[in-house]
Amino acid sequence: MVDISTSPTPALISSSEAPLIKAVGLRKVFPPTKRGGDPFTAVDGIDFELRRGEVFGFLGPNGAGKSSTMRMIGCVSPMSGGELTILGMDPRVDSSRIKARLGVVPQEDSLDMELRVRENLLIYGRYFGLKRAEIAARTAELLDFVQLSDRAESPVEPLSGGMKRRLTIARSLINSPEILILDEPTTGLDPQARHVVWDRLFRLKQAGTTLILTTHYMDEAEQLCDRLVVMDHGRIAAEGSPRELIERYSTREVLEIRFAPDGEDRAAATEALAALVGTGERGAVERIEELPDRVLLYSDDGEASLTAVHGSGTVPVASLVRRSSLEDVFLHLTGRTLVD
Ligand SMILES: Nc1ncnc2c1ncn2[C@@H]1O[C@H](COP(=O)(O)OP(=O)(O)OP(=O)(O)O)[C@@H](O)[C@H]1O
Repeated sequence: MVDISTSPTPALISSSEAPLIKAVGLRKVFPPTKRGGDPFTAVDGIDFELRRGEVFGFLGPNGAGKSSTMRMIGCVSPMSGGELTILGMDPRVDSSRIKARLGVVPQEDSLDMELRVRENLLIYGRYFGLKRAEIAARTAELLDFVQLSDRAESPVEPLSGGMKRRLTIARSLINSPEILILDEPTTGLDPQARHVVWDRLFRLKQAGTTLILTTHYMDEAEQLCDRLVVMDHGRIAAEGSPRELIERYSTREVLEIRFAPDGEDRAAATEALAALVGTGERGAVERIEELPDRVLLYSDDGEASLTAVHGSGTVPVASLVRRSSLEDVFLHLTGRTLVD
């Protein structure tokens, strides 16, 4: 089994230990383009801490500022303001020393297509100044870990998207980094490939690897992250464990109902449903969100809410009771869905 642990004390999260990353009021402002316009603030003064052994996520829609934040942490994009400390160092003066101790999986794979699978890792290991024997051993272990040993001598170009992403993950681990940064590691992959990558990330988590990642997949964020921030328009809207966020910003259950496009009068239905809010009865609805294709009713007992909906004379064509998720948290905090 490959030693994929990046932490000297795997899975040990000590609040007394200094955080591996600390950001206070971190900002990224892009200058106006040559054609003019105003400077654009992509990251607008955010605070967060990453502790050893944890998986920390940035959840948010496209354009929220997640990649800009990851690129500042990866020391490939200069910060515009605030404070950022990575492994006790300042990226403005110590970027090379910081980079040597990080692993980075960028949003776009940047593999060398001219080289074979194994060579991609060997070259990267040399870049970090590792000894040849050490690189060879580590390469074999990592190819095994990402299930690419049988493709070691293949060129990179014909690999599937999922294989390329796994190779990028293997490459990011060649220097046994103390922090692994992943920017949307599963975006653009088909469901099966996504599952395989996700499974590898779970194994890294189990081995005590410190991960900081971005995603707009709520299920990934919910199951993988110990803590996460919800990011929107360059700001942090909320921070906590997935469970804490759901408890704080949503109800236990959600009743989703849909109407026939040309059936129920939506205005009348909306009025009838609104009357169910805060009635104090069992199944009482705490909050309603109207989306173009469905209405979401938040309560602690979805089945009882459905009975109340039927009692109100509203006739949905379909209904579904489910537990609240981070999507509901996001909707509550921003008024939008993550895929908007
Ligand atoms: N080099 C740049 N110059 C100007 N604006 C930029 C630049 N890079 C990013 N932006 C803008 O900054 C905002 C935040 O982008 P960023 O890539 O950080 O968001 P994101 O949350 O990672 O979204 P995505 O999932 O699309 O990558 C976006 O509006 C984007 O258009």
